[in-house]
Amino acid sequence: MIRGYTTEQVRAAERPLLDAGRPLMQHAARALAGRVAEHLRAPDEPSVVVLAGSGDNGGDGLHAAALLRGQGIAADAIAAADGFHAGGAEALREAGGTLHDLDDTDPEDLQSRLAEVDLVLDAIVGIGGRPEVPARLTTLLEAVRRCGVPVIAVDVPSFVDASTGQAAPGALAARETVTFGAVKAGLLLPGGAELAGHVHLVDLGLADHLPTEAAVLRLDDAEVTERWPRPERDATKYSRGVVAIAAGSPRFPGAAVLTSTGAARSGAGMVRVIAPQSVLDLVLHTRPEVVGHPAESVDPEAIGRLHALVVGPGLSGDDPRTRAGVDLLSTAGGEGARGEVARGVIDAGGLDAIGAAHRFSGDVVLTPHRGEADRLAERLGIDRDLPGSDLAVALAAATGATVLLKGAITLVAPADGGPLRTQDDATSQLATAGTGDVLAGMAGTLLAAGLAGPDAASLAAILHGRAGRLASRDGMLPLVALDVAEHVPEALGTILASALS
Ligand SMILES: NC(=O)C1=CN([C@@H]2O[C@H](COP(=O)(O)OP(=O)(O)OC[C@H]3O[C@@H](n4cnc5c(N)ncnc54)[C@H](O)[C@@H]3O)[C@@H](O)[C@H]2O)[C@@H](O)CC1
Ligand SMILES: Nc1ncnc2c1ncn2[C@@H]1O[C@H](COP(=O)(O)OP(=O)(O)O)[C@@H](O)[C@H]1O
Ligand SMILES: [K+]
Repeated sequence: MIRGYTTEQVRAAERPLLDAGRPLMQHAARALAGRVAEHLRAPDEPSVVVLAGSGDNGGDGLHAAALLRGQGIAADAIAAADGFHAGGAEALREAGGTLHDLDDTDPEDLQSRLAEVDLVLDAIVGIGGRPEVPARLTTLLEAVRRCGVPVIAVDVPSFVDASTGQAAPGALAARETVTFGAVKAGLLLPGGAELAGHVHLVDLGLADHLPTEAAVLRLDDAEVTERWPRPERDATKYSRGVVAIAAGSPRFPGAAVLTSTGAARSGAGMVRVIAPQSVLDLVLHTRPEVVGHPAESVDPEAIGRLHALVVGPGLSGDDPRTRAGVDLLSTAGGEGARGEVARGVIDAGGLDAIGAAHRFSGDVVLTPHRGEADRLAERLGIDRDLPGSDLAVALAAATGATVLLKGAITLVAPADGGPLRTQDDATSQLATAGTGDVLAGMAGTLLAAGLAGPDAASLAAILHGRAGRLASRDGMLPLVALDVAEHVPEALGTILASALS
């Protein structure tokens, strides 16, 4: 599990250490220099340029540059602010380095200097930074981008809000972010996460001073290994969990195949599909293990035992199955709301059937992409222009459900106000029709097995992303939605095997 903390939480945790006179900056700079030296192992005469701001982030960069010079690495700096960190600048000068003034540097000289260096250290602003690039720095940042030199971000990529991830247009993308004391929440959230590259955490001894509850969480292999359901020795298909799927229509029959395959491949004890006979014929042709229930004559008794219901893929918002399914999952509101099935997934057309009167439990997972989330927000009177992380949290609070907001980074907002989860396991090859249906089926199986809403949503997102990566050879090759479902067992096997070795 990776825990992400806000700027406020990090500053509060640093305070007692600073008050006790702990030299945190020296410690940070030493670790940073060490990490930079590792990146520079190959070149003969390595050289580094530090873009140094006026605050402590600049101080970290300048001190690291001084230490690098001590190791025979040509490190110099450009003052990317009106002032500079006095202690850092002095250390660099004493080590024989130069702090260039940006205003005195000819743009062409700058470009040719940057073209010669092996690495740029982005130490303009850290956790004190606002997400806007000052006009006088745009040429500098553009020049760095143009010459393609790798960037290491110091603490956070400059001009990214370390708490929210909000990033200024024009902020530099890093190959790696060397972050101090604690992972900043903004490095795990959309915006910051795309710019941070690999996040390398430097331990500054803050652990005892950080709050017990982080702002955001990222679950990883350890949580998958611990929480992914495995059948007991005396398991039956019923004890593993029966997932019922109301999906697929004459217009979108394939959605039922994709959802049921996602569910079956994730280890459901039984998958039931409720759909028109023509859709069932297609499903049973590809997935003979599915138990079909014709929607034309659906009899609740005949459906028998079910532990979770997935409603919506390939359905319109006003399909009778959609309305009945959403009402069944709702504990309040909706016509005939019975709340008999307290767990399940509402996806696609199902989301369009949710109104202000509906209320769900946290074991109901809503799985909107951004467009669906915006429409739902509008109906519930929530500002649709909120950043994704705030929107997911607001939707969870308004509906009582767990909200899984799909995208390049998938966010999972628990309804109880617990930390937002942010999963970054996917590949953009997943941006293809039908992959969301597979995800809905996967989450349905995990709910049917008894996982709580937030865990079912997070684990489904992780495995969906990993299966997509396997199916596309780490994003190199195109995939189709069914490939994702078919690769779930192998993706899970890889995670479990590495945990056991
Ligand atoms: N506080 C601590 O204990 C430690 C802090 N460290 C470093 O200190 C950093 C925080 O330092 P500071 O608090 O001095 O803040 P920063 O160095 O992040 O930024 C400070 C300055 O940048 C200016 N600024 C902010 N946004 C700007 C923008 N968009 N355009 C132009 N100027 C902008 C601010 O007005 C301020 O003067 C951390 O990120 C980390 O790198 C480390 O040395 C480790 C220990
Ligand atoms: N650029 C991207 N990078 C990583 N994953 C993505 C990207 N775009 C989409 N995805 C993932 O692909 C899936 C798409 O789901 P969705 O939009 O519901 O598609 P559909 O409705 O066609 O099934 C989601 O799991 C989403 O997180
Ligand atoms: K920085």
